[in-house]
Amino acid sequence: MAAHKRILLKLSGEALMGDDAYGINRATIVRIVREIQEVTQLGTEVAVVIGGGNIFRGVAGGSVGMDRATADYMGMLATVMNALALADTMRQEGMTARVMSAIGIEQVVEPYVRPKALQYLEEGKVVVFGAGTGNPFFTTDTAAALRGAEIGAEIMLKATKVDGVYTADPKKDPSATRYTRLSFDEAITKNLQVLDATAFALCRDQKLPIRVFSIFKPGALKSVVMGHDEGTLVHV
Ligand SMILES: Nc1ncnc2c1ncn2[C@@H]1O[C@H](COP(=O)(O)OP(=O)(O)O)[C@@H](O)[C@H]1O
Ligand SMILES: O=c1ccn([C@@H]2O[C@H](COP(=O)(O)OP(=O)(O)O)[C@@H](O)[C@H]2O)c(=O)[nH]1
Repeated sequence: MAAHKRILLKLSGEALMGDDAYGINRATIVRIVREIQEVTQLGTEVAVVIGGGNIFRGVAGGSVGMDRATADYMGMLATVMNALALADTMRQEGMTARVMSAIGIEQVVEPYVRPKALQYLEEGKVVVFGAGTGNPFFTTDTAAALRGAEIGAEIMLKATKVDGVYTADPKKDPSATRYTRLSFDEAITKNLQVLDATAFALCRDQKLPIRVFSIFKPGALKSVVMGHDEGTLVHV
């Protein structure tokens, strides 16, 4: 039995790369989609916010010297590409998905309209939110917090490269240890970088718990949705 009726899943763009250096790895996206499908089969309504870091990041190498806002709009467009790839893979796997964009590109995808998104979820369709918040200087983690709160998700699930929140960045500090759970206040005051402070603050204010877990661990998503103690829970 699923522990959650409606979830907001934040998928990192880099999760789609698999072992590639860039872009979308076919086997990886199929694996992720099948894991999402398993969760929908438990009866859980799933909304996804997808990142764009596998293609373009506003603050990364390719954007050196660029106007930050322009680079961020490019990053948002990258998330739309990922959203289209994800929804199309879902279609191939027999699921019904809808992409909604936070920036107007109507010829490509429909715009984000909250009641429409709620309707799709109630119909059992997976909704994939592209273009982040639609604003530069934000991240897709913040978009996940925002959309999660808007659609009344019970929890935000951050599927990422690390298997939880650590006392320090585990990629830089091998002695860092993983929390099983911690409060938003702790995450913010200790400046833990696994999510940006804006996303943490929004989730705290809206009382939207976050579970951080590894995208690389097969079955982890289902385990989280079943309410198991996977990764790290960040709570009020
Ligand atoms: N305290 C911490 N606990 C866990 N991960 C951390 C921490 N501080 C920094 N990180 C780093 O945060 C990264 C996840 O954040 P980010 O790169 O924004 O992921 P995503 O692309 O999934 O949004 C991890 O790869 C990890 O190296
Ligand atoms: O609300 C948003 C969400 C994303 N971005 C841009 O889109 C890029 C890709 O998103 P993100 O880095 O969050 O992707 P992820 O790390 O999850 O792959 C960011 O670097 C930003 O440049 C933005 O400007 N506003």
